[in-house]
Amino acid sequence: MSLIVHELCVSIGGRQVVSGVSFEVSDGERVGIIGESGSGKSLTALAILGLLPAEAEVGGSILFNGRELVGCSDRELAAIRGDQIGIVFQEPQTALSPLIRLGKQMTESLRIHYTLSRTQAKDAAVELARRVGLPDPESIVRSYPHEVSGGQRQRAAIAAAIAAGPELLIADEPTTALDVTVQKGVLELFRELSDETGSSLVFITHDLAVLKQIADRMIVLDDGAVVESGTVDAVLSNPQHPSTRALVAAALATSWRRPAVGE
Ligand SMILES: Nc1ncnc2c1ncn2[C@@H]1O[C@H](COP(=O)(O)OP(=O)(O)OP(=O)(O)O)[C@@H](O)[C@H]1O
Repeated sequence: MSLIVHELCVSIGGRQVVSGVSFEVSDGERVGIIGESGSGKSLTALAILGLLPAEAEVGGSILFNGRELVGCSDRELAAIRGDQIGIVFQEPQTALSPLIRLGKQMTESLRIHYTLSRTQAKDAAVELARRVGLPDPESIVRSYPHEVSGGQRQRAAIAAAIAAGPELLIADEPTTALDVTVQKGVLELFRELSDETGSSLVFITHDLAVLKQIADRMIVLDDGAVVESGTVDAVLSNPQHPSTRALVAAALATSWRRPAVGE
């Protein structure tokens, strides 16, 4: 797997919101994209996935396994999504249909790309549920999204994203809607899955504590541009740009506990 984003620009309504973003992701690598709200993280991900709003204008290049994605037709991009590039969004509630059983949704991309009998599809759903750590896989695949917890819904959405064995998974704030303990388990799941399958991960977050748990390398976006990048250790041991320093300060403030009176 190789992803080379070069001088990516996105304009919407005449306003440039992503300005010359360049980065690379190689085989098995986990890259975190971090930045303040509005810095262009989601639009960068959506550009790779070919899911930008219709009115967006895109410039630059996105090479996925040597193939140029900028300018590909919607049909070509739809074929790549799900099969070669998996997606996990922040809110599983919106990614999952409320009226379809989890097992069927988890195996959707498999059923699009392969011909499966009813029994094969059911077995695949149970196996996927097991892989993403859902409890009681045999019965949970028959549940509807509202019948399970938020963390379990996100695990089901991750199962759906990995079902067809994509080489690259793009996750946009996938743990932001979850509480901290559930968040930890879901982050561990992302690590396990990429270790097991060797797939690469682009992980978008505004939270440095989350990024540190998941990424090998990081890219800091500010106002639509990359302002700093490198291994997580290198960037965080010597943050250069004011945006990176602000993220480090925010993470420190969150982890700092004011002593209770009398302590
Ligand atoms: N559909 C749209 N139409 C017009 N402007 C948009 C649209 N989507 C995003 N933008 C603008 O583009 C900029 C970058 O947005 P983007 O969603 O990529 O930021 P982000 O870093 O992902 O922020 P957040 O963490 O809040 O999701 C923002 O200024 C946003 O207002």
